[in-house]
Amino acid sequence: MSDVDWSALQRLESHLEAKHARGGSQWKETEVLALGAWKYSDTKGTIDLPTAQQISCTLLKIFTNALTIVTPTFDPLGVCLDPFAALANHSCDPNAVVVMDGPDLSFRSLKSIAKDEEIFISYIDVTNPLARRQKELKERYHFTCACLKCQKGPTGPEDKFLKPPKKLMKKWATLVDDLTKAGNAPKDDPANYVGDDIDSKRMAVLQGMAFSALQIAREASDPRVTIAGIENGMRLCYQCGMFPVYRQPYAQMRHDLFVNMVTVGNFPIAWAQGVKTYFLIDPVLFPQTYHPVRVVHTWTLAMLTLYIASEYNGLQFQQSVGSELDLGIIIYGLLAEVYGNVQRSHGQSSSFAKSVQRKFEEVKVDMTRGFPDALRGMEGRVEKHWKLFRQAADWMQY
Ligand SMILES: C[S@@+](CC[C@H](N)C(=O)[O-])C[C@H]1O[C@@H](n2cnc3c(N)ncnc32)[C@H](O)[C@@H]1O
Repeated sequence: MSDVDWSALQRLESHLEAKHARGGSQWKETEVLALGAWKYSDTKGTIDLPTAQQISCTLLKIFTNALTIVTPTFDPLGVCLDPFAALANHSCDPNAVVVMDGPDLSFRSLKSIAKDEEIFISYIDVTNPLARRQKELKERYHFTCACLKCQKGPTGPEDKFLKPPKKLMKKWATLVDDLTKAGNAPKDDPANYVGDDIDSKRMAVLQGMAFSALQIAREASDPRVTIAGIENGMRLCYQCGMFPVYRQPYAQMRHDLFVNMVTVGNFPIAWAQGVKTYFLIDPVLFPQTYHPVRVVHTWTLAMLTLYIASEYNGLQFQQSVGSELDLGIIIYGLLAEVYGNVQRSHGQSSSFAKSVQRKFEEVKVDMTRGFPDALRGMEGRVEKHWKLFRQAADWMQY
């Protein structure tokens, strides 16, 4: 490492004292890792306290400041430490997002940012309810977020239930009470806090059950087991009648289900779930049409639709979904949307923007082969067809 990089690393925040004072499993893990790093360096003798502290401090600087390396479509690849990017503070309503493109890292704006205005990114999943965000930021980064969104309290869509907690159906209230009495409810966790009254506490238990269902499902190595676990969690969120489709962990479960359904080759179900996310979830969780996550989701749905139409028995799919639904118009409409937003989401010269442009051109060439007028009035046809396409968002019950 160069001297410049080393001194940049030394200036980064580690929260060493706070982590040490808190102790617990996080600190234990740091100590074990520090010892491991020292052993790996093949230094002779036994480790002394100042050396152990120095290694722990360096490791904690990495944990606090590293970014996840992702593909342009946000698939995780590893971690990196960029002392410049590490200067960005967090907001739950960020004005920028980090996008990576091979070795290039860029900050893309989500809002207009005035000269000298601070640039904020998000360190965590900001689509989670307030209490969960606050707990995660406190535990990992040692601060209490005071962004505008947090200051407003639990008033945003992330904290909305379909009904006030006291309107929870009797049978669900009884189920929660029975589980709690028998000691089988998830243990009290501030991340699930909803309120202090008995009804809110019941909702906190239900929310905890949903989050742990997702976590357990994710730990399975067989995608079929993961799917079964996610579906159980989704049924809980749906049947209790309290979770809007965009409330976490319900929305995340649907996205995980989409990915796992693609993995096992169940494309029709993946498609129907992807359509639900496209129409009912992403516009709420990512209001900017050019939000990179929303653009990537739309791109993935476009690619799945294209695959279904061209490779995967498109005719049979078409018959099963109703012959009025025109997959060609849907592919064109989704790709046009991605194409219109990708300059802002990823940057005109990014490899992702180039892939989008290439694919859109390819699709247009395919559509006009033998039918030179096939694209005439396409924008209007897409607009008309979208009402029919929107109905597919209601196919899946949960
Ligand atoms: C990646 S560093 C960001 C740069 C850091 N502020 C600095 O000057 O080195 C992460 C740390 O910055 C602080 N931080 C980030 N966002 C914050 C915020 N919104 N409010 C308070 N502290 C914040 C926390 O101490 C966090 O662990």
